[in-house]
Amino acid sequence: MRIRDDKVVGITNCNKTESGQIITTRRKCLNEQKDKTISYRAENVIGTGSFGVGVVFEAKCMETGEQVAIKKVLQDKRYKNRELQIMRMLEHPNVVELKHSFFSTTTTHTVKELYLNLVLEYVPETIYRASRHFTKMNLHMPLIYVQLYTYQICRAMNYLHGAVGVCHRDIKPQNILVNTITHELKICDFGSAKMLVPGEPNISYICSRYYRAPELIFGSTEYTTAIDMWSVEPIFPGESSVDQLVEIIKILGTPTREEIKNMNPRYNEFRFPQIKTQPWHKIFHREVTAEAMDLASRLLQYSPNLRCTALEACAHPFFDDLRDPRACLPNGGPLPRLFDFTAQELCGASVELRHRLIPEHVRESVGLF
Ligand SMILES: Nc1ncnc2c1ncn2[C@@H]1O[C@H](COP(=O)(O)OP(=O)(O)OP(=O)(O)O)[C@@H](O)[C@H]1O
Repeated sequence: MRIRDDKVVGITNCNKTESGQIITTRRKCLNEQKDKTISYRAENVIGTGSFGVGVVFEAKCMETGEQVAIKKVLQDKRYKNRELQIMRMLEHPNVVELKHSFFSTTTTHTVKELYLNLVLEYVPETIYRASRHFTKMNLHMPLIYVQLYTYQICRAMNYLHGAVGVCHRDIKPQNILVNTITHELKICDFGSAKMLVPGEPNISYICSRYYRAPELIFGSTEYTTAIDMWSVEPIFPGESSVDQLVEIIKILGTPTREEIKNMNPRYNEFRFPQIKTQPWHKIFHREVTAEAMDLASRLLQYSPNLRCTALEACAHPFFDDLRDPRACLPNGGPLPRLFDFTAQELCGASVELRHRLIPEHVRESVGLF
């Protein structure tokens, strides 16, 4: 965990984020006497927030030529921005890097509004678009990519949950960035993320449909980081919360009283149609391997306390192909960094688990034994 050394200084006046517009701001660095001027040239818009309060645009840093993404969000002057507070603590190969942040103002019809700008490393694709590319061609994503992406999501979740104590609360393909050349993956959008404190309630109306853990659908306010692990395996389509639950029940069967208690001890409505559990091989298409189904079944557990943790997921046999010393990308290129775990990431892991996680051929370079 780290606290970034740059401080937000000054407020930049910029009314629009139009292509070609230059945004000039200042940055204070701890080991330098004077503030540095940094200018960004806005390029195209790459995302608009669903609540209409933000925009993400591609930009180029004029001083370094570096490509960045700037997420500009309306800032309520009464509060600190939680997304910024959390992002400043994060440093991991599978989490998008916050390079810098600054405030700017916009004046529309004499109303002056304050915006927070998060300057992020730019990653060209999302898992959403990458998987749509295969679906459009009537193809399944090749297994090696499914393994690489799922593994890196789990590694990021282990870092967030275990090392930092943050729950992302909006894991979905649109918030998972991927470089389709190196196949490095980065989690973005910490706009819903929160440090969960045991015993303190949290809102249950978070996380996007399809990816919502059943305890959220049951209205739990005492959920854990296990909600993110459910979202890693999103296979249930549904139009509303109720539909979503019906889809889940159709596959996992009706939850038992014990499972309902584990999801939300305050929930006392037990009238559900009695549906039997479906065997996993009937749910997935023929090419899905036994290991993949086993991992899915461990993630899609009603009881959050029985759901696989992120580190257990990383060690799962589904990822053994990645740990093979001969493993490489389909074009023969090297795999992205997968095993350079820090002591923080492996905190609490047994020697046996460490051995599973760090394959023998890289053990010397990692040195955590
Ligand atoms: N660092 C980045 N590099 C490239 N694209 C990015 C980056 N960060 C975000 N994006 C793109 O912008 C989109 C929106 O980003 P983000 O989810 O952080 O914003 P948001 O306002 O929270 O959006 P929403 O409300 O839809 O979740 C992402 O889905 C992604 O396509």
